Amino acid sequence: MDHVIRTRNLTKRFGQRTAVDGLNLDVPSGVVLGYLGPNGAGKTTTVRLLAGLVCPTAGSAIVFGFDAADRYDALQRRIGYLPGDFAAYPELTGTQYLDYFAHLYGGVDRSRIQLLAQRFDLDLHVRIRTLSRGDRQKVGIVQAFMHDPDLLILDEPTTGLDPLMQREFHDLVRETRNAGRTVFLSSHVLSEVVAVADTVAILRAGRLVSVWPVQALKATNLEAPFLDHGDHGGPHVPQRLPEVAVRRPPRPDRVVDRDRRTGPARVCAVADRPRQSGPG
Ligand SMILES: Nc1ncnc2c1ncn2[C@@H]1O[C@H](COP(=O)(O)OP(=O)(O)OP(=O)(O)O)[C@@H](O)[C@H]1O
Repeated sequence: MDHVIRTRNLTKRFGQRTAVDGLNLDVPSGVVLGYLGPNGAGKTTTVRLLAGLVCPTAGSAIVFGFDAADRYDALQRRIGYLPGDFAAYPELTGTQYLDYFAHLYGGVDRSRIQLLAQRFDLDLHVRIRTLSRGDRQKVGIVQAFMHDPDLLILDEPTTGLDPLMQREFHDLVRETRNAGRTVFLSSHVLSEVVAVADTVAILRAGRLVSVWPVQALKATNLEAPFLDHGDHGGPHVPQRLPEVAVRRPPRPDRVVDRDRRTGPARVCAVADRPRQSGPG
């Protein structure tokens, strides 16, 4: 099967804290993968590893056959990335900001930008600092989708959007998938993931708990939130459901352990990039 994303033993530590712990995950092309987990589970860190914005401590994230940490430049045009804390340049208008990124992408069809803006009822002629939080998020959404990338990596994409705009966004994700693109969407909201995803990967404390076809989740008729907000935190996995596609740890001979190869002080092509690059 053609996999857009392959992670092997993907691990990111910040000092003593392990944010992502030995992640083995394959995402085939043309699917929406919902990446579900409670606060602090490691979703944003995974997203940033996949986008090539941080360097793994161990293991690898392979995207379109390239190591995401080493080949950021090769992947940039093919990926649409929406960070969880999208912060655009406040003194620029939406048009100026998007033009800058269009230039980085090697050119973008302006009519597509206009269509996306209209769709989300977004005025691109005003300075970003004057926009509401939700409207700023829409600028981020347009930026992620405007170059029609093969892979969308979206971190909590509906943050700040009202219900109408959330629905519009979900429609856009479905259309994107139907056009053969792949979407990696992180969320802590079960209903959102169920609404748009084909497959749900559940993360807890940096570890992949399980991977489910969304139909299996729907079939359980789980009305209550899937995420358990109890003392032990983290998503509760209903054991009676069949677990699918959980990868076994890869065979040692098939994994390049970068830390073993280059030592703990591995230098990758990106020295943990800033959260948002842009003009200035
Ligand atoms: N730059 C950093 N330095 C130190 N610790 C970090 C850093 N980034 C993340 N962490 C830690 O890694 C863990 C995972 O954080 P991460 O932001 O990936 O989780 P998350 O699932 O996206 O959470 P949320 O839903 O709250 O955004 C947390 O314990 C967090 O404190």
